[in-house]
Amino acid sequence: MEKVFIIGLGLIGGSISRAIKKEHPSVQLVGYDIKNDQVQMAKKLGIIDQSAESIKEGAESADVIIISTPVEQTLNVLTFLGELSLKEGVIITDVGSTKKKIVDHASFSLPKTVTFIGGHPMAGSHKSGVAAAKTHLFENAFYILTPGSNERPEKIEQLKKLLKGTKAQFIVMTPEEHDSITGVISHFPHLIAASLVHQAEKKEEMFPIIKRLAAGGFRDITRIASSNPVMWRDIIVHNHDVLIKLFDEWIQEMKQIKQFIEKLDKEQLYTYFEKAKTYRDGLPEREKGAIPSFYDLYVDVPDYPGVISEITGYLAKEEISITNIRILETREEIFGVLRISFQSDEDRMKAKQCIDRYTNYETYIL
Ligand SMILES: NC(=O)c1ccc[n+]([C@@H]2O[C@H](COP(=O)([O-])OP(=O)(O)OC[C@H]3O[C@@H](n4cnc5c(N)ncnc54)[C@H](O)[C@@H]3O)[C@@H](O)[C@H]2O)c1
Ligand SMILES: O=C(O)C(=O)C[C@]1(C(=O)O)C=C[C@@H](O)C=C1
Repeated sequence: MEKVFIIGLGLIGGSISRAIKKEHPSVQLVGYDIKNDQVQMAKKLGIIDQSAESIKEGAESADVIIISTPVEQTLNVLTFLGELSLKEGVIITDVGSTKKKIVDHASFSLPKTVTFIGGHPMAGSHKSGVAAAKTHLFENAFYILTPGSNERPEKIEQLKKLLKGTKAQFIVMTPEEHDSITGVISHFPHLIAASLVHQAEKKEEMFPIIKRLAAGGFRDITRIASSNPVMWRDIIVHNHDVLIKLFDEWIQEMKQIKQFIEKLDKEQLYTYFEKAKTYRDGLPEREKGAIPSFYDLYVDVPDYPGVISEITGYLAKEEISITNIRILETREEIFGVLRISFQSDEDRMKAKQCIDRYTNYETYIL
C-alpha cells in the first residue's frame, strides 16, 4: 500500500491519518479538504505528507482512499470518484456514522474494478477539526466494517492491516445491523442530549441562573450536544427510518414513566432506576474493545492551576507511568475530580500509595 488518499481532514480523517503514519511510516499520506485551513493545519501538524489540489489529482494515483467527510458529502464524493479513472483494485472506505445509504450508493456509483468497504470507528469526540485529531482516538474501541457479502477476504485483511495503528477492535456486520445498533446507542442519544439542552434554554427566561447551576449530571448527559451540527443533521437524515421507530418506542417509554409519577408509584420508580443502574454498571466501561483496558484511580484535587502537573510530577518521580488523565468535573472554586488511568492494577496501587504519601488529597477506586 504505497499511497493513501484521505478526503476530509477533520477529527476522524486526521486521527486515522496519524494512526496510519505511526504504524506504516513509509506510506505516503495525501490529504484533501474543501477547507484550506484544515489542509494547512494538517500539513503543519505532520498529519499528511502532502495535499492534493483536487479529489481527482489525489484519487487517480491512490492505492487506498479514505472518505472522512460528513455522511451526506460522502455520497457526493462517491459519485465523483465513480467518474474518475481510479487504479484497478483500489480500496475505498469511509468512516461515516451511518452505513446503509453509503454502502448502497457506493455499490451504485463505483465500478466493479474497485473495492468498497464501509467503515465506522466507534469512537470520537464532540470536538471537530484536524486540530483535535489524536493518534490514540480509536484505541480499544470497536471499528465496524461493512464489506459486501462477496468481498474478497484478502481485501478486508489489507484494509485492517493499513488501519492496525488505530489499535481498534475490528468487527464485521451488515449495514442494516450497523444502522439499527448505532441508532440506539449513538444517534438517538444525540437527539435526546440536544432536546435536554433546548428544555433548559426554554426555562432560562424564568430562571436566568439555570445555566450556571448546571452541574455534573446535566453536563455529562448533554456533552454530546456540543457535537458538529452538520455531522448530526446528516446522520439523522441518513438513519431516519430507524430513528422514527425509536421515537415511537421512546414515547411509549416516557408514557410509562409518566404513569409511575402520576400514580406516585414508588416501587415502580425504584425498580426503574435500579434496573437502569444495573445495566449501565454492566457496560464494559473498562473494555471499549476486546483489549483489556485501563485501571482508573480517582483523585479529589483543589481546582487550581498546576494541580495536574503536581500530581503527575509525584508519579513521574516514582516512575509510575499513566495511560490517560482526565478532569471528570470541576466545581467552581472548590474541587475537581481527576481520573488517572494505568495499564495495570499494580501501577494503580503504587500510584495511590504515592499520592497518599505526598498529598492529603482523597484517592479512591470505584
Ligand atoms: N466525530 C465523531 O465522534 C465521529 C466518530 C466516528 C465517525 N464519525 C464520522 O466521521 C465523519 C467525519 O466526521 P468528523 O468528526 O471528522 O468531522 P469534522 O467536521 O471534524 O471533519 C470533516 C471534514 O470534512 C471536510 N469536508 C466536508 N465536505 C467535504 C468534501 N465534499 N470534500 C472534502 N472535504 C470535505 C470538512 O471541511 C471537515 O474538515 C462523519 O461522517 C462522521 O459521521 C465521526
Ligand atoms: O464521544 C463522543 O462525543 C461521540 O459522540 C462519539 C460517537 C458516539 O459515541 O456517538 C459519535 C459518533 C460516532 O459515529 C461514533 C461515536
